[in-house]
Amino acid sequence: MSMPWQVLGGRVVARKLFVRFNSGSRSRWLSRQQNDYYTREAKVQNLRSRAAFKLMEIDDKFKIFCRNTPQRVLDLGFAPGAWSQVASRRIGDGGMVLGVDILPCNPPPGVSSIQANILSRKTQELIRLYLSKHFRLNKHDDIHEDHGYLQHMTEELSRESDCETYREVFSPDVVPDKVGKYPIDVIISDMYEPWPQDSGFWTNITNAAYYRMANTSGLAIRDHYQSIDLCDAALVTAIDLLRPRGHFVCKLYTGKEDKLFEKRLKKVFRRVNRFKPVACRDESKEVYFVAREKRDGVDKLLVFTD
Ligand SMILES: C[S@@+](CC[C@H](N)C(=O)[O-])C[C@H]1O[C@@H](n2cnc3c(N)ncnc32)[C@H](O)[C@@H]1O
Repeated sequence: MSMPWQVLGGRVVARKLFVRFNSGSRSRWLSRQQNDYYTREAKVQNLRSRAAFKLMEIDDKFKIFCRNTPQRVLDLGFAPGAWSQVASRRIGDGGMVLGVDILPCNPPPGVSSIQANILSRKTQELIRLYLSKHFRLNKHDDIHEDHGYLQHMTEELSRESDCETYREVFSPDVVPDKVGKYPIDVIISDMYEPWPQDSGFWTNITNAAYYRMANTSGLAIRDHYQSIDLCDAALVTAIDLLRPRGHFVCKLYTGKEDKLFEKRLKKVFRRVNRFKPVACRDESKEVYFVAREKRDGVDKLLVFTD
């Protein structure tokens, strides 16, 4: 018998709050995808999803990426990988793209990835560790061997009780400071909570990030607050890892707290714009914040104090 509640992200939530991604909504979604201009164009251009066109529009307008200077780009919530593809095509040859996603997903060629939860404080350290190991590498180098090592470490670190491993992996000797305090030039975040998996385990759908990536609950208020949490986590990552004068792009499902989030962004960046790319669906509540030129000496505590 179906229970009137379910556990999601450690919280018990009333089941009736969910519009489940059942076969009806899935077939509507599939038919909409098949008739969509950007979806077809994504296939033609060998891009992993139509989301690629949103980032292209953002970059065409705000010039986030730079071909002349090698950039390090961090793509938060990269799966299935269309934004990473765009970033990888638009940065200089010496640059690199590192994707982070909570779901398992093979990154596109030339992109590196970490499977981790951005809401965990360990993820930032994992990113630093990755960068320190690949300090001299660029996107054309072979990184598969180390990628396996990193996956292994992710598993190790996800065991909260394993403090010894944590200390050992992140002791200062292991993570030399050669990458500098602020190793990233651009952070892009298109994160939204993946659909909770409660069926389809036999179809290997756990790896099908494409099906689980962008299915909002249909409840604007719930989508908004989930989205604000992820945007704040992305902003904290930007405060900690993005270099001064670096750029930040972040998707938000709009709602009551938009203005507060924008205010926080303005404390961290000199120029902040709100932008809805043409490639967004009309009915979608999503909007993109494009924040440029990170300020020097940002104090995290002040940013999050109203
Ligand atoms: C809309 S999809 C991103 C699409 C991607 N930009 C592209 O172009 O292919 C949102 C992604 O955010 C990821 N995500 C959501 N919450 C996350 C978290 N806490 N940590 C890391 N990734 C997360 C999801 O797993 C999902 O793959």
